[in-house]
Amino acid sequence: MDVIEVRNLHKRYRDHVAVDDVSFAVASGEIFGILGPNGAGKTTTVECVSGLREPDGGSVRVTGLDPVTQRADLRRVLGVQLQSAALPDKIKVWEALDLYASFYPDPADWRELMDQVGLAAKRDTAFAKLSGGQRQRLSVALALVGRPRVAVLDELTTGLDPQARRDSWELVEQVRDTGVTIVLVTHFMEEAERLCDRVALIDAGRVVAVDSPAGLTGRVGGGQRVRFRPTVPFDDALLLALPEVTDVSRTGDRVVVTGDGNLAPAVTLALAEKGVVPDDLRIERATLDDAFLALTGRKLA
Ligand SMILES: Nc1ncnc2c1ncn2[C@@H]1O[C@H](COP(=O)(O)OP(=O)(O)OP(=O)(O)O)[C@@H](O)[C@H]1O
Repeated sequence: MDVIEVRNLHKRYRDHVAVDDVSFAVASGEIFGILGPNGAGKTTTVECVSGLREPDGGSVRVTGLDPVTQRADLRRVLGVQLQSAALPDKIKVWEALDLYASFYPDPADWRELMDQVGLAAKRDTAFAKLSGGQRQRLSVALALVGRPRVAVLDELTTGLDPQARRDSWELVEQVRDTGVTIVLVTHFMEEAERLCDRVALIDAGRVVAVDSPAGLTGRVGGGQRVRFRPTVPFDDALLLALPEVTDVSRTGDRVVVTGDGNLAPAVTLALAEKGVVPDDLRIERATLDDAFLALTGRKLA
């Protein structure tokens, strides 16, 4: 069942088109990523989904609700953590949670949420004294305090160090395991690869592709590369004859073989038959960045 349906969304700021034509559907229980470079229109898209901006064209439904005309109902099913959400400097962690809980008729137990996001020890700490990661975790807790069915998390891990980022990823997975559908806006391909069941690649206000991370990287021709140093010389034709291989190139004493399918086993077997040992063998797979480049001609970062 789809909990979010976005059809031909269009949004302008004066004469600047931020979202040109965006369509996607998010299924119940999935982590759905919206991935694209800066300025692609990701935030504007989720702001329209969250009822914070009114689309100029197209339609948005969240659990069947129109975010513009049914905003009050939407607040009961959708929680949102926005980029750089600011709280008053002096508000304590528990006070912020208690305040947000008071906005909802049937809020979650904020003490449990505070534990879940790992902020119990920071209960009495003022917002201004929290680290970047702690602020992000507080904002996730605030997005969840109304027991939403859908949580929108925008650039959750931007500005965090690698450890805090990994902790946030675990938190997102825990939230999904409680049955919440998650829309995750990001411009980090590792984050999308690691967390998302499906990803919409967005560029210049348009959806380039929607698929699983593996499905997206699988669209890149020659999606795998095998690099090695051969112990004895061999003829490229040996590998080019394999159905898995699309290209063989050499830089210095290294050979780079590009291809698909069971590339590495096919290459090593063919080499072994000729008595060639592939020293220092490395296998590289296409990333979402490669997929974005193949689909748009531009890099993500
Ligand atoms: N309030 C606004 N007024 C005018 N232009 C805006 C406004 N908000 C965003 N834009 C412009 O609309 C385009 C899309 O912005 P948006 O924030 O949706 O992109 P994004 O993909 O989320 O980028 P980022 O990752 O940098 O936030 C950008 O060109 C941006 O400069």
